[in-house]
Amino acid sequence: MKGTALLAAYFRRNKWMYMVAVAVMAAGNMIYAFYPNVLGGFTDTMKQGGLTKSLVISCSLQLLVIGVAYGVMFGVGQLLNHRLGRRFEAEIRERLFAQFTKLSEAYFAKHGVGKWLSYVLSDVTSIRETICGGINQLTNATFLFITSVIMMASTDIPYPLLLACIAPLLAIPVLVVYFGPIIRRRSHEVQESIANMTASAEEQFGGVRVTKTFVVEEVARRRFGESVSRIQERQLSLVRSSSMFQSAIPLAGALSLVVAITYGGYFAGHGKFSLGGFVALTLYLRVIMTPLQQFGNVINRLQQARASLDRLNALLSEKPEVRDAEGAIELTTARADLMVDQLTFTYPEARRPALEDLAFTLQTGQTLGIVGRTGSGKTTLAKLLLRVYEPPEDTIRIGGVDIREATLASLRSGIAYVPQDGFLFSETIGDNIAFSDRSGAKERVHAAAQSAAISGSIETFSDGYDTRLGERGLTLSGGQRQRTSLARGLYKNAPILILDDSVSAVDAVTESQIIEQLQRERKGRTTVIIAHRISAVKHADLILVLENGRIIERGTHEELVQLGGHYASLRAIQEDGTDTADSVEGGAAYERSQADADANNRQAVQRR
Ligand SMILES: Nc1ncnc2c1ncn2[C@@H]1O[C@H](COP(=O)(O)OP(=O)(O)OP(=O)(O)O)[C@@H](O)[C@H]1O
Repeated sequence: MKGTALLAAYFRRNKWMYMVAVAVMAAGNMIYAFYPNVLGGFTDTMKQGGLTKSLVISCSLQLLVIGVAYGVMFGVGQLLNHRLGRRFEAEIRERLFAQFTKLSEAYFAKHGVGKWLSYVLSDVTSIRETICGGINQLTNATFLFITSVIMMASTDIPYPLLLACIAPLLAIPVLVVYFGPIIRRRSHEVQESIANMTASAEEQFGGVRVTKTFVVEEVARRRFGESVSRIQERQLSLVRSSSMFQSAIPLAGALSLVVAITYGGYFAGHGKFSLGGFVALTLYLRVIMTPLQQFGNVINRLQQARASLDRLNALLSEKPEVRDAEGAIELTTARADLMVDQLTFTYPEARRPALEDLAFTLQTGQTLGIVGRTGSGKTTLAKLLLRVYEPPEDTIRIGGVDIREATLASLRSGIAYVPQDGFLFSETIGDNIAFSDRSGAKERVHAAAQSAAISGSIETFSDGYDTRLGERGLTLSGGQRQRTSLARGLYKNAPILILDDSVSAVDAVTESQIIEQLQRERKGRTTVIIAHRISAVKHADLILVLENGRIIERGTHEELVQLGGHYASLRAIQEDGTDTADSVEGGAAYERSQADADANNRQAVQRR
């Protein structure tokens, strides 16, 4: 679908309102076209020596009526037109946001999020301004031009003279055809560089803490300055071509007036038409200059807006990579057993699989623990369970149903996922916890907070659960943030709970409190715990050890300790401070130190 189809559909839906707006503006312009005629008649009467008081009064009244009628009609037309324009803007922004929520993570991983802001803000505004201004100007121009030409033709101005005067103005369409594509291309480049700047600004603002701690503000400023200069360069190049185009139009108008004065003066001097006719001719040429210039403006702006329209249209037509299959069924997670079979997955841009040939089964109510080095594929498995990325067909079944055959909504509402760095919104802590269901009772929020061992901290805040977080609110420490995010997951009370390294930033005592509480509360419900610490998974019914996307060990805590492999080595380091398996010594020690360093860094950065 072309970008213009987006506009066409909107115009079709609002055609009656647009017709009224155009009709009112057109009527105003037709009335306005009478004014050179009135002045021409006044000149002729005056020349014949008939300047009387009544002529002055009647002529003034006519001009006044023309002015008032034009003003009222044009104003009403404009009002309607601008209302429609604003409605278009609001509708497109809402559609863009809805599309934003539908697109898959893979899309944003590839295109980034920052550009969206630019599209939502500047492209939509540019289109709205074009359609509002375009309809106003196009209506004015068309009707004023047609009416003026008809009025000119109905005076005593000789037709050859009329044609000679209008001929230079016919250069305008040629100029439009020449300059249009250039303006459009340059406008596209400007919008693109604005989008890049927005993306860069978003990243810089997000990473401001890191920038400051590494004292690289100067580098950040320089990088941002480069993107601003690029916009300026491109804008100047756009302004150059549109200025040349805009100035060529008055030039054509000036030529037309030269013809009117020389050729028309000759005709008038030889008595071929009246002095009043000559005055009216020059005035009409001035009057039609405006519509011709407006035609140019509209075409110019349309060229610019088409670049935005094409981009918005491409964005709105983007099909989410992960979506409901045809005839998708509602997943009832009453049976929340999990079956993973021959699961191999490679990220779209990656060269090697993140997961290879994974297979395991978990009965409803059981707990699965997953440990493994960073980058071994633990989060990838969680993302595939949630269909953030699409797993291969029939590799993951929940309650016996291939999750690709289930609706995304039913699948995701049956799973509570708590990521490592749970994002908290700039609202109250209570609302953040009750994110999945704002109508829940306060007691439910408090209970979730208690299970996540965050209620004590919340009670020390001056507004308790009503304490606002974020930009104008309180900043939580890394551990508090993580536990609030955990409380949000527990509050959802879903048949399947996935904790993705969700207690890594809390101390060992708090972690054991949380895990014990979880064991009590999740009895009978399926739980997946991804962790670096053995203490978080040792109670699980099944523990998987991942390495480079493959399961290298599986079993219960006791079985794995008996096995004396990677898991046993990790346990020895974490619990006894010794390592019994020589083969993995380096790796396990590295993993432990990295996990602890990660947690410490996170806390430190959050506190700053
Ligand atoms: N969107 C992505 N595109 C391409 N590769 C990715 C993407 N996300 C993760 N990977 C890669 O997939 C592999 C597994 O990553 P994953 O996040 O699942 O590891 P993890 O075990 O959860 O690590 P950690 O313990 O550090 O959280 C890594 O090599 C990672 O670089």
